[in-house]
Amino acid sequence: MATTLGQLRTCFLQLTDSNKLDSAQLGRPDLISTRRDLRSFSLSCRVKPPVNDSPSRDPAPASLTREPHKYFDQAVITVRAGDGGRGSVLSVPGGGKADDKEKAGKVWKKAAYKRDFDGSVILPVAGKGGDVILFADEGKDTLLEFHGRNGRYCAKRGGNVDAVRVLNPLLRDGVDGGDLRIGVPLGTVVKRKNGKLFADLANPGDEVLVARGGQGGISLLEVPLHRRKKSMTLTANVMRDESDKVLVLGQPGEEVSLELILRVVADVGLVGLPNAGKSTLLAAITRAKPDIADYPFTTLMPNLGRLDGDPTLGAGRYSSEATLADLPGLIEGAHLGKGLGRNFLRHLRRTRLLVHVVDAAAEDPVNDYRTVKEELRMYNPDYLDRPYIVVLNKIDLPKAMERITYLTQKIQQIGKERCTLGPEKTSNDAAESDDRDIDAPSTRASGIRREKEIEDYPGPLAVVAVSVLNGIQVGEMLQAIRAALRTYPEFT
Ligand SMILES: Nc1nc2c(ncn2[C@@H]2O[C@H](COP(=O)(O)OP(=O)(O)OP(=O)(O)O)[C@@H](O)[C@H]2O)c(=O)[nH]1
Repeated sequence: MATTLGQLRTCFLQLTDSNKLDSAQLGRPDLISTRRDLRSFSLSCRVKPPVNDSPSRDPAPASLTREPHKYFDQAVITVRAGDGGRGSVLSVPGGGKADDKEKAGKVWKKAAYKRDFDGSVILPVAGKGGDVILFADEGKDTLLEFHGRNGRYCAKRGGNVDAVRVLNPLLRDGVDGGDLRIGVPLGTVVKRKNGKLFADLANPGDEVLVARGGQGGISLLEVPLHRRKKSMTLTANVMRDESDKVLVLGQPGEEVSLELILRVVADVGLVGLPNAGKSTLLAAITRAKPDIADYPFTTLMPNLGRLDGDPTLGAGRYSSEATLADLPGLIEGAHLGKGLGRNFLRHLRRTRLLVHVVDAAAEDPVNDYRTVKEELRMYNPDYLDRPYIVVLNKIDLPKAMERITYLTQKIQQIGKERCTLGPEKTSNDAAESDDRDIDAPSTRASGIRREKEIEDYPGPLAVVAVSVLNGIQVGEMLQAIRAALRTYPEFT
């Protein structure tokens, strides 16, 4: 096992140098199969096919099972609402024969037809096609399932009016197609393919109708010309000419291509270099069970954990909770695609507090800290305005322990004092960040704010030295996190 992990480490160090996971590396079955084995549990849980709303079960593409981290938070799907069912062209009972006329007239008057308030007969209508609705489903955490079935979702069409072509009180309306409800993870942004925002499904219960089902066709009464006028007094749906037959056909359901983008919903984002101990921290203070191992890039996708309420707040607010997201490790050059890249940083968008996790036993922890801040700045300078605390981890190791005071001072010196009333923004900054799409690649770093150095942004709210593995000072760290969450109940 030791050699295997060593091999993995080598593989991923190569990966960081060559900017991306290239096919040659993926083609090394000795390394990749082992890696896949190690991840198999979480992957087999996450690549599950959708329930109910999945008529076809196409196998997931090979690239998806090999590199889920590239697909878990983005998907393009096409949804089609159901077509309306077909109405019917009906003739009058008795077929208009002279000797049956009287009989037919009686039938008209007495039969138990569905009637309008004015007594006119209502002819049956076909069923409406099903709408397609996307809803925020708390049980889902990735968009992986939307890659494995050609990305097409179709709602059912409405039912037709019975095939009997004669007006009859027993004729029924066609049944509606029934809506197709598709669950997406909380925090999914739904956009049209042209980029226009449809909805941001950030809260449990949020839903959006993305494609409307077609109306069902109506039924028409076909009567001979000489009886048409009289029939019109009995029902509004008398066919005037052949062109009216188009009304019998149901309308087509809408079809739309959608881009789904997941931005995880979390109050706190954990950031740091690979191996700093982010996943261990998450596991130490929440019930999350992320993969933890002594090699970089153990975390391929964000892990979420819930922080219990703060008991010091008293019973009324004890239940208040915060969600923590452990993001994959960043390395220098992540903004150029090195390591796993920096796309995960979009998941910080909704956080109100960042926790920088720094390995205090590493070669140069201060430089590691600066590297992560620099990558954040390159992705989106707004992230450096966000309130944050720094956790100096692994103080159980002698190398870390002996330089804690020095490291704390050094890190506190990086950054200005923060105004406690809220995030520091100039009016220009605020306008700028409101207008733009925060997920777009960073042209934002090339603006006015590029000239700002890391030192020009606010410093940490607290620097705490801990060993999350051994439970040293974890209580102090929790206090600092909770105090920060209280001071900054939201970040806009
Ligand atoms: N000695 C010591 N080791 C720790 C501590 N915290 C974490 N580790 C170890 O550091 C290694 C990496 O921990 P992870 O929690 O996987 O680190 P990570 O930052 O999530 O790593 P990535 O997933 O690569 O981003 C594991 O072997 C942990 O056991 C600590 O407080 N003390």
